[in-house]
Amino acid sequence: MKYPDWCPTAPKGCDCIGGCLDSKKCSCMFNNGGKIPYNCNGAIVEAKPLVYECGPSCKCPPSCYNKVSQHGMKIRLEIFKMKSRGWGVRSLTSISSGSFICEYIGELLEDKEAEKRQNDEYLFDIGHNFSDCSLIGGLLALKPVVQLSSSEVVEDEHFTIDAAQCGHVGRFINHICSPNLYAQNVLYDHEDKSKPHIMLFAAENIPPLKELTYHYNYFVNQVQDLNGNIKMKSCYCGAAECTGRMY
Ligand SMILES: C[S@@+](CC[C@H](N)C(=O)[O-])C[C@H]1O[C@@H](n2cnc3c(N)ncnc32)[C@H](O)[C@@H]1O
Repeated sequence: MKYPDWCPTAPKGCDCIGGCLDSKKCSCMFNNGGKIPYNCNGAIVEAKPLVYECGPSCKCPPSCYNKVSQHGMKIRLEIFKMKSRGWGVRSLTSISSGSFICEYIGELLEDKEAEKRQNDEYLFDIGHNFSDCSLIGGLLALKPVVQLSSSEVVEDEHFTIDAAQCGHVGRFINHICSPNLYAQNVLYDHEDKSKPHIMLFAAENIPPLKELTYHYNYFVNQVQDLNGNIKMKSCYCGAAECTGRMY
């Protein structure tokens, strides 16, 4: 990630020298509502508004089962070209439900700055609560089960990641109205809830070479330009539930 002039506050971290197996003693597990976000295979168990991974300030080892997405991509991905949606991404191998795919990496901008960008193709609004179950696709177990407490409510400043100039494979993942991935907010190296890492996870079992997609979470007639005019973008995902408009 490319951060602007901003000095993140490192979290205090947990004191679990021998690992975080005792979820009652681990402060990171406490932040996760006392539940372990990942299973022993590193698959996310359920979608949450925010996942707190153990991080560099924690005393647990790098092998801690609560450090998953920060270790980076494990699945071999391929970028391929389509007629309707430009470049897209697929996996060369099958993917099991809950697997970490990749982070949406780019330049972190204040929303006001992002609105001025000429190229809006690679903007991703962040820091919003994960509350729409329809984004989750087929992974029924991955439903948001935790209501945000007042201390978890995201502050009133909004940020956007722009992957146009600085990014990686995540910038090529397309929108589909019935997606097979979802975007999970994750914190591990700082405590600022308005600037979570955006980690993409599989929402269902995905066969090899099937396009990987997530819902961009736009609403029709709710995207405006700097002059307040409503912007429109056609959706070519071809899903049965698609209205033909991304926004
Ligand atoms: C983050 S980029 C995805 C990669 C892009 N296809 C490319 O070639 O670089 C987002 C852009 O891809 C295109 N796109 C993604 N999903 C689409 C869809 N369902 N229908 C039409 N265009 C789509 C739009 O132009 C959108 O602004």
